[in-house]
Amino acid sequence: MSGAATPRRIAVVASLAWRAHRGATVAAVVLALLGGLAPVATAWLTKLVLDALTEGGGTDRLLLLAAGLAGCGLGLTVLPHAGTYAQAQLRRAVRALVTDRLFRAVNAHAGLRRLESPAFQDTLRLAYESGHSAPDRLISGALTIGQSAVAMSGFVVTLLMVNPVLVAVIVLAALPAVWLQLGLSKERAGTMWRISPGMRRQVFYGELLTRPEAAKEVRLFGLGDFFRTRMLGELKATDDAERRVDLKALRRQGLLALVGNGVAGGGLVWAVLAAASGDLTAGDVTVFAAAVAGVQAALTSIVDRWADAHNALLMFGHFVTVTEAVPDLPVRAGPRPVPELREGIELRDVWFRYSEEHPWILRGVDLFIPHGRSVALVGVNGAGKSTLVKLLCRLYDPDKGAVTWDGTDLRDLDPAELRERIGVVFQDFMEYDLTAGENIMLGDLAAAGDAERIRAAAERAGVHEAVAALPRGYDTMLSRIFGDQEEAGAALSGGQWQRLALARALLRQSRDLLLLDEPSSGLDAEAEHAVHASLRRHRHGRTSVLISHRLGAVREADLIVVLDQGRITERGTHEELMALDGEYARLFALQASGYAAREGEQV
Ligand SMILES: Nc1ncnc2c1ncn2[C@@H]1O[C@H](COP(=O)(O)OP(=O)(O)OP(=O)(O)O)[C@@H](O)[C@H]1O
Repeated sequence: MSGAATPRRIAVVASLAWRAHRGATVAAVVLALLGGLAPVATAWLTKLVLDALTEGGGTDRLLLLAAGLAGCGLGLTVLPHAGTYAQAQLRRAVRALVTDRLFRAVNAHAGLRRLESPAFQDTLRLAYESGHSAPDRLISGALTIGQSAVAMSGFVVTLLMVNPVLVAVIVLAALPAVWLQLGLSKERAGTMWRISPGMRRQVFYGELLTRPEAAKEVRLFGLGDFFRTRMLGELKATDDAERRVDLKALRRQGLLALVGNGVAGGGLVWAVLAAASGDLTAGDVTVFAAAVAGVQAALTSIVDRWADAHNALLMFGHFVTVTEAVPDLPVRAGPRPVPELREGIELRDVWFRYSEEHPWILRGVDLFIPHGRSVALVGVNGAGKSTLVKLLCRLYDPDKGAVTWDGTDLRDLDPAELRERIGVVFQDFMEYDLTAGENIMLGDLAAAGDAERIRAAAERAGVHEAVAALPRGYDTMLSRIFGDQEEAGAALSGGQWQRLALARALLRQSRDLLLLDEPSSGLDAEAEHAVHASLRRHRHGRTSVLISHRLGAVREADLIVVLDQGRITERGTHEELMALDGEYARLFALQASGYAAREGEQV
């Protein structure tokens, strides 16, 4: 952590606490200070009582002192509870604010690159953890340090009056502790970063072992023990790394305790000898012993909390990194409004790869998708079809070339506005653990509560009957894990889920561009036929891009494009491509012969 980073991070944390809950912040500070003063006052009052008893002070004075002591006792009992409540209140408020800021920051990344980076995932995990814990650790650390400092000042004044040399010895003996503990806190932060991937993998294996979606394969292939062993292996690796730092801490703390006890023991011997020779009173020895213990306890607490706060600040750096990261898809200042599509969308010499370490996925693609026309993309697995669709949504920017919307580079448009104009079914569509109605409504949040619109979309996607037959119709929870506690959620078949995803896209009926990436791959023949008939009606006169391996479904497209290893190798209508007798004709003939062979078998 650079020198400049520390004060900045402290300022961020302080402002977080202040914004989250001013009342709780003030209460926590005041209660901590009072909590610091109470033991000092107790020690002083004890000395005064003992002195008054030995010197024979008046009863009134003794009563007053005793009442003061009782008050301090009450304070010592009540203040920690009140302080704990105020700090918990503050912690909750800060947690809400931190969660809000963190996920706002994550949502501000309009593309996918950041979320697909393992380093960003590690940063995010630590940001989430440290965002929740660091402000609390820092605030409670600062308060404890303040409290200990107040207590220590009182004891130091007492000690100075009895033995100034010993004050210097105690303070000097504490200095190496500061250095050692700060080193340790850096090591802890480094360890946390190194074990972060292992921690994420543990969560991953844990989910594999508990998510119903994974349970089928896990049970069938007998993978339970395999993943459990892997999880424990990861756990052991992270535990070993933590244990190494803990061991180092133990050794250092043992050494420091030895030095501290040596100093305290020496001081006590001196005080007893001084009392024996009449230089100190019995009260002096008591308060001296209490002061030595008090200063040492306060110093240890200050050093420990300082190191912990230092570590919290280091970890909090991850939160700052996430919340201050520049958006992964730069949106130009004052982006242009996205107008209704009039001419078409064009890819001009588009080159794209997922990162510099990855191979080129799209290699100089030139394609015009005319307004109001249907374009079909075909090609073997891995040809780059889904990637092209993701570029049309501007989930990534091309590395070279441009994608334009009526001639305007997508980079000049606001991604959120652009996506408002697009309806899409991704190949790996989402199955939300929400109700059936909500699963469709998510396609257009404005449709919330509009049962008619939701039903119409479901009908177009051919899933209305299946949803209506569920126990609570559109209000049925589609989840195995978030159902009502009395009544488990319902389950849909793979094809029904796919149609629900299609309904989500079709809810955006009036959008300019419809992207369908394998929208019927999981449907039975009849359903596929019905869905494509419905889609043909829906796509008629609209701009759409359809990806399908079932070439029968794409033959009516206005333009069919064959993608091969990131390049367009053929383009034309079905008839033109068949006449060309190239890859499309070969694949089409292959599929047709498959059907013919099956028909033959049946005969
Ligand atoms: N997020 C990603 N990060 C890295 N590589 C990726 C990513 N997504 C896809 N790829 C790679 O890009 C290549 C093209 O993938 P893409 O999904 O675009 O192919 P596709 O033509 O849609 O294939 P399919 O017919 O199997 O769906 C593949 O080699 C794949 O491994």
